[in-house]
Amino acid sequence: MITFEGVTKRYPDGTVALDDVSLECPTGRITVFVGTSGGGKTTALRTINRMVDPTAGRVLIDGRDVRDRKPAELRRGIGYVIQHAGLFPHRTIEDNIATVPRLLGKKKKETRERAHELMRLVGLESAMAKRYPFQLSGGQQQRVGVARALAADPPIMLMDEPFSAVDPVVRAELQDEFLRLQDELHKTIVFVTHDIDEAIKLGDRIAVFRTGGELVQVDGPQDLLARPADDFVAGFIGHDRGIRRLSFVPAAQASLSERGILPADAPVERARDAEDGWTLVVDVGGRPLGWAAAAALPAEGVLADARLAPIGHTFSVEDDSVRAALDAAILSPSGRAVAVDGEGRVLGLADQADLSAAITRSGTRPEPAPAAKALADGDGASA
Ligand SMILES: Nc1ncnc2c1ncn2[C@@H]1O[C@H](COP(=O)(O)OP(=O)(O)OP(=O)(O)O)[C@@H](O)[C@H]1O
Repeated sequence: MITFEGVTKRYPDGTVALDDVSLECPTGRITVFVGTSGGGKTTALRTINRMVDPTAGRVLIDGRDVRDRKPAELRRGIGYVIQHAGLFPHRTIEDNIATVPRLLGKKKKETRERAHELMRLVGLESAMAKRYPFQLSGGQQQRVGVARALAADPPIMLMDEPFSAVDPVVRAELQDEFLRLQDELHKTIVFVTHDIDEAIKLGDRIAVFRTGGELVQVDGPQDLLARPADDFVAGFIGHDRGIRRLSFVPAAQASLSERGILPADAPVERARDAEDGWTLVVDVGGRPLGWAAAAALPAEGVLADARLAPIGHTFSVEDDSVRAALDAAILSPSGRAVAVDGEGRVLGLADQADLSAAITRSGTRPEPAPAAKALADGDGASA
């Protein structure tokens, strides 16, 4: 556990970068520092490895004040990843990754093997080991940065905007792989970003900082979205926080209908009177083939002969959220989302009303205000 106790940092020019910050970053979890530019996130991060010493207050790791430890010894147990990876340009990828183990006196053969193992872990091909950083893409360089920080197997990782310098697609990939890696490694991670989406996706806990070094709120992502502490946090999260919260409602909450699904060998007649004009056609294995429009069916034959509209994307009942299901429903020609199992077989269909009911059941929708509730319950007239 990393503990901030009343930490203040005032620079000699009078700038207050951190103002009496108290906070806990639990062991084995990801704590994200997010907030406005100049809010003190980087300063807070750097007090952990003593790149910055506080003016007042203390930072403790597992109960021990970091100032009681020599910076070099302290940093051996703390990996550090920064934007643009910060790689040594004249060293190969392998040598970059092996930097800290070599400093610790490990043998060349051992560090080389470890470097290759780490490259595999972060999704880099071994063939890249002999390249130099300029011969890698931005996303690959960030992976090397993560591998280098992991090289000495530190229990703590500090990550300062590590994925900010890459395009959105690569960034999403790096985030997914980072989460997969953390599932395996269980490091204590402090992660700085100015991107609230990244914070919500990655953080077990999110600490929101405001200019002037004020810590405004610390909460889990769901609580942050449900109960922003004040207008600043609400504004920072954005007006679409309702939609974002649906990412935390499992799609398994939605009830599914089996109506409107027919096999490809069914006669077209059976789809002619489809309730809303659409029938989902599935193959013999139960996998979706496409949507048949009642208005555009051939005069005779089986559904396999009909021209089918594409499915778009399906949603997985096991892994997806109601947000993904809603997205699939909105993009589906029939307005219904196709639910599949782990093998891609159709389990049923969910329309927007089914998903709306799931949202209500999940408790994500706020309770109506008391007056509105009385009316909804039919008590309004007697009140
Ligand atoms: N060495 C320094 N001397 C004076 N002021 C500094 C110094 N380092 C940082 N600051 C100031 O401290 C405040 C907090 O900076 P910090 O870098 O921690 O913010 P941040 O939240 O990480 O910002 P950003 O998202 O823009 O990186 C800013 O006003 C910054 O200008």
